[in-house]
Amino acid sequence: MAGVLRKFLPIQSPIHVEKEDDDDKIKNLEYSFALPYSGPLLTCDVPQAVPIDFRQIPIASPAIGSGSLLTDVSLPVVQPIVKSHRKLSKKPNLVSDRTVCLETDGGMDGNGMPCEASRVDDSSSSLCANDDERGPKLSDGIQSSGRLDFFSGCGSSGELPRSLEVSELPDNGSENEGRDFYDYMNPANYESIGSESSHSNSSEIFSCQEEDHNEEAPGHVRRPSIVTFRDPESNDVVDNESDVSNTDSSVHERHIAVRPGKKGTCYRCMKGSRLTEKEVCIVCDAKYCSDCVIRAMGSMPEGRKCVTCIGKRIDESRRKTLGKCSRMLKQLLAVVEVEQIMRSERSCVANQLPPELIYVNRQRLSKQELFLLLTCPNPPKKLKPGNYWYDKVSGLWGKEGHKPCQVISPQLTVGGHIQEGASNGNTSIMINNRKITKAELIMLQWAGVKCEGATHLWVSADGAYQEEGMNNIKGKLWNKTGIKLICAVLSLPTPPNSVSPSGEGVNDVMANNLEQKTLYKLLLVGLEKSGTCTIFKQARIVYSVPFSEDERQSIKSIIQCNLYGYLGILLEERERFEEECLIDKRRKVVHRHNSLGQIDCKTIYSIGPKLKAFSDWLLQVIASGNLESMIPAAAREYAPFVEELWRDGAFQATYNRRNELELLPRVATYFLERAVEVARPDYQPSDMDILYAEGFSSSKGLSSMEFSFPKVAPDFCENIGYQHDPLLRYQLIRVHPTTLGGNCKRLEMFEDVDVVLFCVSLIDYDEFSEDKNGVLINKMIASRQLFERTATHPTFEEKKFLLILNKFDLLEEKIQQVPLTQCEWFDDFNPVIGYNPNSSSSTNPSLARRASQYIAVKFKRLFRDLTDRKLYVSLATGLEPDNVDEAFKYAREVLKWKQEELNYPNNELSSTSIEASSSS
Ligand SMILES: Nc1nc2c(ncn2[C@@H]2O[C@H](COP(=O)(O)OP(=O)(O)OP(=O)(O)O)[C@@H](O)[C@H]2O)c(=O)[nH]1
Ligand SMILES: [Mg+2]
Repeated sequence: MAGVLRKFLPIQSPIHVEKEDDDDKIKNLEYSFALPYSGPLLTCDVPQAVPIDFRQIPIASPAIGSGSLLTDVSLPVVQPIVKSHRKLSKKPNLVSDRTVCLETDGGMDGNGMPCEASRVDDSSSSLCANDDERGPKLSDGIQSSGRLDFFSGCGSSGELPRSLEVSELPDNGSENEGRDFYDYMNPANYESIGSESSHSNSSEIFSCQEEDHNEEAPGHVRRPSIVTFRDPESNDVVDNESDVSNTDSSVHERHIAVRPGKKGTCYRCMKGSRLTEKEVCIVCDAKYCSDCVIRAMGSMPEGRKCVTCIGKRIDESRRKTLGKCSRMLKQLLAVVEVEQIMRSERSCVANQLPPELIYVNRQRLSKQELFLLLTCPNPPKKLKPGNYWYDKVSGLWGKEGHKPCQVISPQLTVGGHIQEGASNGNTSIMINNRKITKAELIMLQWAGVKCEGATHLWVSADGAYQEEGMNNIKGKLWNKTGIKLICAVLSLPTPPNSVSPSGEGVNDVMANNLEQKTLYKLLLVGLEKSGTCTIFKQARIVYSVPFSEDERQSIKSIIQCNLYGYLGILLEERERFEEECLIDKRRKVVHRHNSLGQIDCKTIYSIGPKLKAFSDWLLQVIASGNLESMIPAAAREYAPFVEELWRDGAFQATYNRRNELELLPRVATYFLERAVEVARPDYQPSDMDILYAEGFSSSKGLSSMEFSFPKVAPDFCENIGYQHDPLLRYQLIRVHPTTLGGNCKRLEMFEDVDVVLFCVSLIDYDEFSEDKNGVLINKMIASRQLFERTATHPTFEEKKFLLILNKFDLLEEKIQQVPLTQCEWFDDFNPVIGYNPNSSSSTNPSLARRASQYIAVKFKRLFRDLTDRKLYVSLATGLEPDNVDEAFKYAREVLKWKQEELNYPNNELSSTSIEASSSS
């Protein structure tokens, strides 16, 4: 029987023995059955086997020693009681040759494995015989404090593991959410808390162990037993270059994991590629695939950290991601688990900002000050270690050497006194003892604040400003019309609840979101009527940036005014047609009777007295230039006249000849067809109406909106390796050329744009406009001049330029009638177009396409000559949503390449791909 049993039952050695002894022992082991006791009644106590909780067994504390200790296996170590069912015989490696020791006081098992799976006791292993089979689960549980716990419900999903239950989470439980932070920051608890928690975490982690000899945590040292050693001489400790450059670097060293495998592979299993989804350790940046993440990070008591990184400070560049769960964790874990981990990640002590790394007005913060700063009604957003300046009077807050980035609560007693050069301003204007930056000066000028000579302004928190020494408040900065928009354009902050005057053209999300460089900025500029406004509106529709109620109301007035304007043009032309008709009639009578006889004065263009009166009134209002002020109020009164007019035969006869009317814009037809509806007082403009509406512009010729591209799967054919990040935000600023001032001086206010989108109307080549001296100039030449001034403006020396050749649909029509050579700049355009009805348009491009390619090359050469840089070109019809989307996606690509160029300055590949995908 014993022999049979030996065959079926695995031998498990309770203690570690040398390999060669194992076989002999196994051979000699005998099995026997325990039978129920049936002997006489016992009077004495039978000794009972008491289960041992091995967590209670004292174990060795970590020793900090020199690197040489690591290899000294002869050191006495306390052997732990180990889990008995795994391969115990293999001698542990001391240091993996594949891995690099970065900081070795973390919780590693005897083989370099993070110890998340180590404390699986016999009971749990019997429930989950095979860890690998059941897949990664939090059930290998480490308690939130870093202690391990058993998860009896292994394999069950959706249930909160015991190790995650609130009652068992003294540090990070949901009922304690934020408590860690408050305890940590609370001045009363300074001594008691400090970094104790992280110590306890890591020391408890030391007690972990596990025996998966085949697995190791790459980037972390293998630990021979439960005792690990710190290697202070390790060269693998990498100092982080961070914002904290002049802060005390001794305070904090950052540790970066070294990837054991090839680029893009998982740090643990070394499988996968760049495209494999991975979770990143917020301390050491190690990246794990979905198969390894739970094993490497355990129950994540402090969020997404390798088990060895628990208790350590996070990589500050990852602070903004704290508490923001990745898709991978959501897929791997139950909702409650994810929520708990994210809560812990945000609130645990180890992840809080260290006050000693934050300087305000050149003074290091104390814990009280940091507490005050973070708990004030309007704290700095996404604060991270670094040097800041703070104007206590106005609440303006910024990074040392930079313009303000936020208006926080005023009058906080934090940091030292503000320095004159805190924001590195180079103007002669001071605000509250600080020399302001150029952007702030432009903002003041736009807001109408007088800034002459060396003005010193005092600005209070509510924006009230006065000149130094004059007890006289001149106005309130934050109440000025258009201030929010201009601040958004200049990347300057406004107070969180400042009023937004209507029609400023800036969505609120953006105004509140002006973190330093969190947005990519696109500047859209072009000659009058080139279509910038249409493209801006189209982008709002395509990227779902809704028009506010105020905007819709003002657009409604504009559309109704425009309608009356179109009607006025038609009515004026009707008079001319009527006149022509009467002259013709008279001529015929004279011709027939050879004398001036009586003629019938009625023609097909004649209208009745009622409509005539309306027509006279309207033409008079237009002539006096009062249309815009009259119509909104008179719309209700005159709506019935519009209806009557539209049904009138004479008006329809005029309308039918609209193609002869040069003054009537093409877009008029769109609204005239619906004149009756548009004239009604209850008319509500649709998005399409807004798109077609002429004259929609925002205050001071500036419009701004923030958007992001919709979350779509990357197009692998188009862009191998490109992953669209839906979190990337873009700010589109449209500026009217008349706002730029002489020599485009005001372009300087766009110093932080990333890409300039220059819009050219393709049909301008035969059109003329007056320049500022009243001289007629070809509009394409005028466009070229504006382009030259923009491209060579010092502000844009390093900027990327994308040329949008707009109105392609209109070019297709026009080029059939008017040759491109009408414009002197294009006099060598001489396309040879072979007519082959069977050939596709790609092999035989249309005349319009050839013309637009030719124009693109002209601009590219010009740009190259002017700047020695590459110009990107996109062809578009602004009224087509897809076209506009394409143009902006191209701008996004250009931005991406710009980034790559910065990372890899000599990247030839990127420039070739630019050429290849350029639409021109
Ligand atoms: N058919 C067609 N019309 C366009 C296109 N782009 C713009 N338009 C029309 O051209 C006219 C001028 O376009 P806007 O977008 O107002 O031009 P702008 O650059 O804002 O010029 P300003 O009015 O001076 O601000 C409008 O009537 C538009 O509807 C286009 O691609 N195709
Ligand atoms: Mg316009």
